[in-house]
Amino acid sequence: ISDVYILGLFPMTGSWAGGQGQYPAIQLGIEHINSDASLLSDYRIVLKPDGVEDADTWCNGGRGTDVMYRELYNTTTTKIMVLGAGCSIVTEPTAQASHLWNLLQLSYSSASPKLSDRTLFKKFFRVFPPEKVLNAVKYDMLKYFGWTKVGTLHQTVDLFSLAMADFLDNAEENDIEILTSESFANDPSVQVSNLKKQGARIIIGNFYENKARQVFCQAYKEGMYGAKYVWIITGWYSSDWWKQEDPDSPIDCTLQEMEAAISGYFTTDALPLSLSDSPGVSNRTTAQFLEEYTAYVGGDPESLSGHQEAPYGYDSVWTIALMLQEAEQRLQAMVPPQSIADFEYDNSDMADLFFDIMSETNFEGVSGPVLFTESGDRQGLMQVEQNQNGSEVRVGIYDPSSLEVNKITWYEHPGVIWEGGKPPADAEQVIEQYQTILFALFVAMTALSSMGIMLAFAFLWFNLKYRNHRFIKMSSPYMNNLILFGCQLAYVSIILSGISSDIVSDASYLTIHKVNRWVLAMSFSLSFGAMFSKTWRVHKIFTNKKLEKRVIKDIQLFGMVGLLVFVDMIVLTLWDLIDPLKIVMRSGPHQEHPTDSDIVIVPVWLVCESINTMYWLGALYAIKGLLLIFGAFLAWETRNVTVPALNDSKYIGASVYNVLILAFVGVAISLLIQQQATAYYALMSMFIFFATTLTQCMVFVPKIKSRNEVQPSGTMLTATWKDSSETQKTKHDKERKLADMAKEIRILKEQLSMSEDRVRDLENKNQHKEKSEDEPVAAQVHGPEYSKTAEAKATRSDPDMTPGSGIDNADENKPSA
Ligand SMILES: NCCCC(=O)O
Repeated sequence: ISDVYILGLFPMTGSWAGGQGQYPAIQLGIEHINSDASLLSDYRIVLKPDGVEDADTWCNGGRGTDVMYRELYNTTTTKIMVLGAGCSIVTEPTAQASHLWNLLQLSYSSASPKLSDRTLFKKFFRVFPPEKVLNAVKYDMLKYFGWTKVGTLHQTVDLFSLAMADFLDNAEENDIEILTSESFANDPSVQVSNLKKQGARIIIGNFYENKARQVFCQAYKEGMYGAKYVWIITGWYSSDWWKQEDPDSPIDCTLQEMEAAISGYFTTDALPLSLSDSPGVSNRTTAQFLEEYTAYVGGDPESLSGHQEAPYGYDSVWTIALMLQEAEQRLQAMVPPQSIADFEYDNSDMADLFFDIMSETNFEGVSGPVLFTESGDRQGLMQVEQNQNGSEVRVGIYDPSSLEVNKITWYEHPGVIWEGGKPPADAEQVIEQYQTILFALFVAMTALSSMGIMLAFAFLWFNLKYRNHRFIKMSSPYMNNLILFGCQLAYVSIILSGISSDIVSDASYLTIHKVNRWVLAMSFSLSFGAMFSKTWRVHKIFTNKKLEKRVIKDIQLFGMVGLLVFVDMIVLTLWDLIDPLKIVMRSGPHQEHPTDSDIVIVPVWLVCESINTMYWLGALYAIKGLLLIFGAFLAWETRNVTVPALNDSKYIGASVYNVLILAFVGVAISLLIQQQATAYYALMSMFIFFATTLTQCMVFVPKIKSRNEVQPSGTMLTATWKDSSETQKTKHDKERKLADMAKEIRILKEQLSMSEDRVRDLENKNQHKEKSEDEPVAAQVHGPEYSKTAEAKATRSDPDMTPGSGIDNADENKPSA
């Protein structure tokens, strides 16, 4: 009996340690063959290298190649075939080289689609189907459950990349939409997150089991498990793969977290067992083989990685034996007769013979019918399994030869278990919830704004009616009118912003929005421009320390306001011409449906914006901000002017403060609630309403209250300017002088009152006398001198009565202090 040496390569450790389950199955097969008198009776098959440790490839290409080269170069025994490897990343480099020694190579489990390339792997066969044939199973599965949208995730090694490329290539013709296709080399965390971001719920995964642990740990962290998610992964991992550890691919999830994450996943895989009850070529049924295998490994194959594929290992060694048996017969029939024992590494004829015979392989193995395609791939049945309570349970069989449209036969017992009671939807059903302004709020704000407009009209009426009253006259009535007009525009803007996109056409909505921008900008420039220009005039007069005559006419103030309006017009016109507004649909963060986990609600709303809205708004805000700062400065500077009718500074200061606070708070809060149209409108419109109403009330209410107060001329004369650099002493002096003056005023008032009483008495008497004598009296009583003095007094006590001059005349009476 001669020994026939087979070079075996086994992954006992590493990314996939399937050699643990395969090695004993192959040893068992060799024992059965060597003890079978009808098979290779003159030979004994011997597996090399001796001992599984030396045969361990670590599932690593470099190590696997080293194992093979050591056996080929450093030993005296001639190997007749290579059996293996298990991991495709080892099989690929070794099968690319082994044919150079005229060696056939047969893998018991490698699945890389790349190995189907005959030009690279000239003498390679495998009893395990390539990973990409499982894509057909996946398509049928997706169709069966009505899933048309999937995300994919794969590790970037040929085994998975090529299988996934094939899946993606054929997705469209199978009516599958790929939401996203992610790949990773080492850490899959980012890619898992991306799957979630893209809304993938049905995920096709292709990766080794050490990476699978990282994937599912991240899936747990992302919440991508449970009733809403379905993972369809590779089916040849070891049992309880999620419980194992790999220092090279660590995870930071607890076992409980991993169990939650992996619950319910599906696998697709080659069916590793024959469905036939009849004994195959080995004279054993599959059940008998499994029994013997279990006994051979000591009773617990479950603990061995790759144990599910043991039938492939067993059948692979039978494939070699049957091929050698046939080859021996053909070689013996040659002239002169040859033998497989004559094989040398340079014997290409014998290698070709082996190749031809191997290509014709066709027998019933314990893993089902064994036959190869032209590219050396195994054909056979496939299965779908589901992880149910921690165990992979077969739930369907795929038969490629079936004539049915859907070639999967689904088991009823055990059937598929759905955590949510039904297959989840393949994507969130997105319901767009249009954010519109509550009509009742719009009506309420329109009513409030109308009241504001009416109030402005009331102030306007007051302003016109009392325009010749010195208290109003001194406060620049024309500027007051502008303030009121600005406030009215602000109220109009509240109404315009409340016109929601659901009550007008898109075109009208855009137009209203464009107009509203102008209205709001003008409202600000008119009201605050007018207020600040008035204050500027007061500031000019009272900072005039040389006490020279200073004439600032209303027309100059109009000019200032006009300049502000002109700047607004330039910015807004350029904006409209260069970067016109468009309607854009915005959406907010997804919200869960209260009752259906497959539905998400997305708030959407329309906004009018242009490409550079931020810059245009920034320009307008900068202009308005500067105006406010300037106004605040003027109000501060004129805070000590003590002519109430002349100076609104404390009210203007309050208005600026009020507007600034409301604007800052309003903008900050509005950014948070922008997607809630009603809340946003309520907040913004209330802020504008309050700012506007407070402003106009602060400017006009004091005037209304003071309209009946008659100010003595002394008030005018005692208007003071307090320089901030005054010393305390000067301040006290002035206060004392002011007190003295106040006393003097009181005395003068009393004298005036007495004089007026006397005049009235005399007039009464005079009237009485005229009636009786019909003669002029006044001149006789007071004389021409008195009349002139009274006239002069009237003019002095009310110096601004000359229409249009306002402050000009007041200015003739220089500040006395
Ligand atoms: N059946 C396990 C496949 C492993 C691999 O091809 O690397």
